[in-house]
Amino acid sequence: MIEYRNLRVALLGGGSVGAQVARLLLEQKEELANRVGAGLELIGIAVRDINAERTVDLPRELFTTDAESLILGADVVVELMGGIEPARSYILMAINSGADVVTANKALLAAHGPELFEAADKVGAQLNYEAAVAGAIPIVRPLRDSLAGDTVKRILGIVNGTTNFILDRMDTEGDTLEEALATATALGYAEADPTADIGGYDAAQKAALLASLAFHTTVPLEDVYREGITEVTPQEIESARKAGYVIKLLAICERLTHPTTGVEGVSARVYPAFVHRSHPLAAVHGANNAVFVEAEAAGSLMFYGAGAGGVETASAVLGDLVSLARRHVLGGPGVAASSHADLPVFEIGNVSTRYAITLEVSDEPGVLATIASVFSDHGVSLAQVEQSMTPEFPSTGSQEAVSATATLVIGTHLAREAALAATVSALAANSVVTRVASVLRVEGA
Ligand SMILES: NC(=O)C1=CN([C@@H]2O[C@H](COP(=O)(O)OP(=O)(O)OC[C@H]3O[C@@H](n4cnc5c(N)ncnc54)[C@H](O)[C@@H]3O)[C@@H](O)[C@H]2O)C=CC1
Ligand SMILES: N[C@@H](CC=O)C(=O)O
Ligand code: NA
Repeated sequence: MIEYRNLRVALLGGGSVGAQVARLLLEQKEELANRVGAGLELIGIAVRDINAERTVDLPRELFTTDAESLILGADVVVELMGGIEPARSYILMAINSGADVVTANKALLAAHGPELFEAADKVGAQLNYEAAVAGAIPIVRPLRDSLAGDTVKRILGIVNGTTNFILDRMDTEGDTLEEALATATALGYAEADPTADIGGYDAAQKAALLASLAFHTTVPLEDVYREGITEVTPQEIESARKAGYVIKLLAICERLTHPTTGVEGVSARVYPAFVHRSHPLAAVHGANNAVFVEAEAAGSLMFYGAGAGGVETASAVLGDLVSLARRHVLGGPGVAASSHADLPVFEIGNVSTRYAITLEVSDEPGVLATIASVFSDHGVSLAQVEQSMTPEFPSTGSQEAVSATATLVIGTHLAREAALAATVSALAANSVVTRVASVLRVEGA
C-alpha cells in the first residue's frame, strides 16, 4: 500500500466553529487518516487573541496570531474567521501558495466569490464551502455535483438559523425579538454582528450562493432583493397564527421569464412570508434550516437539518476537508465553478407572488365592494377575504359599543410586485381604509 505524507492543515479562526473543527480533527485523527488515505495534521490555529477564553480545551501551543506564516506552511487552509478582510487576502495567499481551501464564509463568497474561484481555477486549487450555506446540511455539493445533470427550476429555503429561532420563539414562547436574539447569540448561532441575521443580509448572501450554484450563473449580492425580520410584529405573528399560517424568513431562487421582454433570467430574494401550517417548512423549528429544490427531472427534493451551531457546522467543514484531502492524495485539479450561463437577475418588481394584506377599515355598507374595486383596478385578483369586527367602547367604561372597525385579511392570487405596490398605495389613500396593518407575501402553497 502506498504511504502518503500527512497533509498540513492550518486553521484560521478558533471561535464557535473553528474550535469544534480543531477538536474533531484532533479527536478523530486516526479515523480521518483512514478515510483520506493520509493524515490530517493540524499545524496551528490563527486567532486574534491567544489568551481569549474558549469553550473547547485545545493545546495552547497550537494557537498563533501569525496567520501568514501558518498559511505559508500549509497544504490546506481552513478559513473560519468570518468577515471580508483579512479573510479574502488570506484565502488568496493560500491559493497562490499552492494550498487548497475550505471556508464557511458566505459574506466573503457572496461579495468576492468570482475573484476567489477564478484564482483557484487558475492554479487548479480546490475551494470548498459546504458550511457557508445552511450550516451542517449538505446542499452545496448536492447542487454542484448530484444535480449537475438536471435543471433546477426553483429553490425555497429557510437558510438562517438565528432568524428561524427568533420567529419560532416569538410564535411559541411569546419572546420579544431582543430576548430571542440574546438566546440565539448565547447558543453560537448568530453572526459576530447579528444585524447580518435579523436584517436578512446573511440569508441574502446564501441566496446569492444558492442561485449562482443552481443556475450556473453569477448572481451578485446587490441583485438579491432583501427584507429582514426587524419589522415583523407580534400582532402579525398572532394574525398569521389565527389564519393558519406561520411567518418564516425565506430565501427564494427562481428561473423566470421576464414578464414584458420575454428574456430568460433568474430572481433571488429574501423576505419574511406567510407559510401555511400544513407546509413542511412551517414545521422547521429552532435554528434548523430546510431547503426545497425543484428540479426538472428529479422533482422536489428537501434538505433539512441544523443550519447553525459550532459543532454542527464543523461537520460540513470536515466533510469538505476530507473530500479535498482525498483528491489531494489522488491528484487532479479542483472542481471548477461552473458559472457559464450569465443570466440576468430580475428586479423584485417583475416577480409574481401571492400576498396576505391586513386592512383596518371603517365598518360601513359598501366597504367590501370599494376595496375589491381597488384591487381589480390594478389587475390584482382576490383569492380569499376574511373579516373580523373590532367593537370600540367609549373611555367612560360603558359597555355599549359606539363604533366598530373591521379587520379584513385579504389573500390574493399571483400578482406582480409592482402591481401590488400600486394597489397598497391606493388602499392606503382610500377613505374607507383606516390603516394598512400588514402586507406579507404568502409562499409555499
Ligand atoms: N456559528 C455558526 O453557526 C456558523 C458560522 N458560519 C461561518 O463560519 C465563520 C466563523 O464563524 P464563528 O465560528 O461563529 O465565528 P466566531 O466569531 O465565533 O470566531 C471567529 C474566530 O476568528 C478569529 N479571527 C477573527 N478575525 C481574525 C483576524 N483578523 N485574525 C486572526 N483571527 C481572527 C477570532 O479570534 C475567532 O477565533 C463565519 O464566516 C461564519 O459566517 C457558517 C455557518 C454557521
Ligand atoms: N448566523 C448564521 C450562521 C450560519 O450560517 C445563521 O444563523 O444561520
Ligand atoms: Na451546508
